[in-house]
Amino acid sequence: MPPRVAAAAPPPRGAGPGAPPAGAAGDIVLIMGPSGSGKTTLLSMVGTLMRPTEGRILIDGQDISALGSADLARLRLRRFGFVFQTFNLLSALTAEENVMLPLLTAGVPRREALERAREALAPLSLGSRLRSLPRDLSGGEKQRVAIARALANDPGLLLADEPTANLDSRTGSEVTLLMCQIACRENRAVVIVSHDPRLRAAAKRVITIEDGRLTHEEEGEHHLNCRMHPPAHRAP
Ligand SMILES: Nc1ncnc2c1ncn2[C@@H]1O[C@H](COP(=O)(O)OP(=O)(O)OP(=O)(O)O)[C@@H](O)[C@H]1O
Repeated sequence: MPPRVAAAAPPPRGAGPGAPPAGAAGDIVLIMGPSGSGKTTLLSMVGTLMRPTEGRILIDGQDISALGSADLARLRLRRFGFVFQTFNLLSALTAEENVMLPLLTAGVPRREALERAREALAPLSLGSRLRSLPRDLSGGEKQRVAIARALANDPGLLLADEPTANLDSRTGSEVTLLMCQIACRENRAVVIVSHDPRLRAAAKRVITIEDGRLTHEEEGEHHLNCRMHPPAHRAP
């Protein structure tokens, strides 16, 4: 059985009991809402970067609010991948070194980390850009390096904050398809915060929040053609 990683967001103020799960393996949940509505805050709480003042975050049914900082850091490193609007690559490091970083932090030996970084970059069409610095990469290439870095530790849950916001429309569509493949083919849970309506095509569910409250929930369009390939069985 592939691992099921499900995160239940704390009910934003006023959302009522039993807030919906934020994501399950193989699905994309899209969180939309106007600027300042609390999307990034919610994503940061699901990713354990912030602690909720009320409500709970459940990962595989476990309430993580009781965990200490060291356990949360381990959880983040082993189970979560993060993708940001501004890519957040280290400018002095090459593409492969950026991807190696979380592996080295997790204690993977350098040689193996390099091998795994290259394996993560190759399928994202970055095999020829391994030694490039971020300044020599296009926006789409930078975002793909950031996605490879987020996936390097084989996380069950990918959290992405406006992953298409700094990209032109063609590159944004490529990243949308990539997100879809990461969920469907690699069987990961993906939670995306975005203003970008194109991401609806990849989402299983769309949650709208306003002023820190969940105001609407609907099925996503979920019609991108990423189910053509059978999902990979990831190691638990
Ligand atoms: N549930 C909440 N209750 C009270 N305040 C909140 C809540 N959620 C977020 N906030 C506050 O609202 C402000 C804006 O939140 P946030 O940056 O998460 O919004 P956003 O929707 O991601 O905005 P943008 O689209 O502009 O990035 C922050 O100061 C945050 O602390």
